Amino acid sequence: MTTALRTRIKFCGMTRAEDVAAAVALGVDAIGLILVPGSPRALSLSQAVALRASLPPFVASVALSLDADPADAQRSAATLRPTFWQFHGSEAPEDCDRIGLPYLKAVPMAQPEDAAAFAARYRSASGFVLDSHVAGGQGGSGRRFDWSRIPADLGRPLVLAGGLTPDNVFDAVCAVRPYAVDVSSGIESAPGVKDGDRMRAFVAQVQRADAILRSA
Ligand SMILES: O=C(O)c1ccccc1N[C@@H]1O[C@H](COP(=O)(O)O)[C@@H](O)[C@H]1O
Repeated sequence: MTTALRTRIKFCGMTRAEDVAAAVALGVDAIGLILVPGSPRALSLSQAVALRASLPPFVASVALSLDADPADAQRSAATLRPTFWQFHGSEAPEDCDRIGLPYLKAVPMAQPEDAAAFAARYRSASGFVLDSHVAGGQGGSGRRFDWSRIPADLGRPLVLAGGLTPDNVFDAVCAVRPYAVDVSSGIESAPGVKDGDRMRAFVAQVQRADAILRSA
């Protein structure tokens, strides 16, 4: 796979219009909208629609569900029309296909599963979000996993998630060289409330890593 000249950035778990505007101003590539009941970052469908509608062109929206009823997820997708759907649970590949949108599949890295075999099951996924959760467990935990367990090439874009912060994302990008990084709790001042300084610092650290990798 070709090495990208810059690492894409997704800010997940957006709940407030002002945080979305700040993320857009910082140049992030995507925002995540969580449709998982019980998450401190959960949105109603109408709240998600409003945040998605506030995005300018060329900033992607990613709606996230976890073991939702497939028919419910399809209805939500038809209303929300995000750029991507992210399946964060134990959804079967056939149910992911039924969403009718390009999708990302989260890979639970908390357990010793062969991530490459997992990737082979989800042949139509646009990319894989490697997170620190157990299968069927929630993300947004702020926990890291052992990056040395990441396979060399999953054959599709790798999105690194799980416990990323402004303090460790430089090392993460240099060590893993992911296609994208995905962060939720690491840029918050409280669950669901993004922090402007932490968002800015996170982007700056990714850009610093990219500049070093480009010059190497
Ligand atoms: O953020 C959540 O509340 C959440 C709930 C249910 C499933 C996934 C969730 N978030 C995803 O988990 C990763 C990692 O989060 P963190 O950076 O460790 O806090 C995040 O990028 C979301 O994609």
